[in-house]
Amino acid sequence: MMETIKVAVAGPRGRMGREAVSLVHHTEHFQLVAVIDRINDGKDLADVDHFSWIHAPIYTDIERCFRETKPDVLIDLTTPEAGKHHTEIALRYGVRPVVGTTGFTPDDIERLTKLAEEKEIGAIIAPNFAVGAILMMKFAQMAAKYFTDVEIIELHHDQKLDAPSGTAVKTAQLISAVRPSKKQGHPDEKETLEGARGATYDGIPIHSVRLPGFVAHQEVIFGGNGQALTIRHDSFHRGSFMSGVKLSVETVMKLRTLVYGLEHIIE
Ligand SMILES: NC(=O)c1ccc[n+]([C@@H]2O[C@H](COP(=O)([O-])OP(=O)(O)OC[C@H]3O[C@@H](n4cnc5c(N)ncnc54)[C@H](O)[C@@H]3O)[C@@H](O)[C@H]2O)c1
Ligand SMILES: O=C(O)C1=N[C@H](C(=O)O)CCC1
Repeated sequence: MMETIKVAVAGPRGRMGREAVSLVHHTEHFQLVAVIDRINDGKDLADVDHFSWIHAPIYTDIERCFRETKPDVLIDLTTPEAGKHHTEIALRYGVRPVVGTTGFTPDDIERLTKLAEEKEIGAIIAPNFAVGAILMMKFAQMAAKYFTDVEIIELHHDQKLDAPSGTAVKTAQLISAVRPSKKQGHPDEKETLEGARGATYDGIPIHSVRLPGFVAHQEVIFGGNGQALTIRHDSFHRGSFMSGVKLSVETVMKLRTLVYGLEHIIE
């Protein structure tokens, strides 16, 4: 029998948080010991809309939550500011963070990696939990060895706070690790409308689309001599992320360092 993993979820009323609460509740070897929210301190989750059948104490103070409920793992699905704060507190309290929240900078990742190392505790920061998105990123990295010119178009719902998406940044990082830095396009090109060529990461243009009706989508487009290769992934609903969240909670229990990106876990 698998040992029970005690889990706290931060951001339980959010689009992803609701799915994660349900996942933890329905997974036999997971136990939902608490949720961390901005409101409803001291209430039972079952008294909050959407959760009539799931019981867990609600805390607005993360440190009190950790002291009183002693979770093994924190799943964070909040905002960039809250996510960074929660991750740091979790590491300091010996609670393993599984972070889906995006908007972390390379400096944030470096600082948290050092803290995890210092505390000798596992942590996972995953810009995307969907297995198809991980494959898209891996395929893009493979393709970048053969096609050095590439642009990324990411498309998300219009309630998303951060741009570019964490997935787009991660994809650009994976590509830039295997191709020499270069400036793409014409050396003399000029934007007649600012932003027309998108943001750039190590010379790779990233374009962000925000529209109602979308969930999470990305195209990585490579151009070569007389040919193009497009690698596309679509998440049509947030259930697509949950097998990655489950795997991350199980895996983080065995880690002693911070892992940034599920591509290091899904071999
Ligand atoms: N890694 C992935 O696969 C993946 C997939 C989808 C979304 N995301 C990311 O997850 C995050 C959440 O996305 P969402 O669509 O669920 O957003 P959302 O706005 O629906 O939910 C965020 C929730 O966090 C809560 N929150 C904000 N500050 C808080 C705090 N200090 N303490 C506790 N709760 C707090 C908000 O009240 C809200 O309910 C975003 O950063 C998004 O980019 C990641
Ligand atoms: O809905 C979001 O917000 C998503 N954010 C992640 C990102 O920024 O890459 C992953 C997909 C959904």
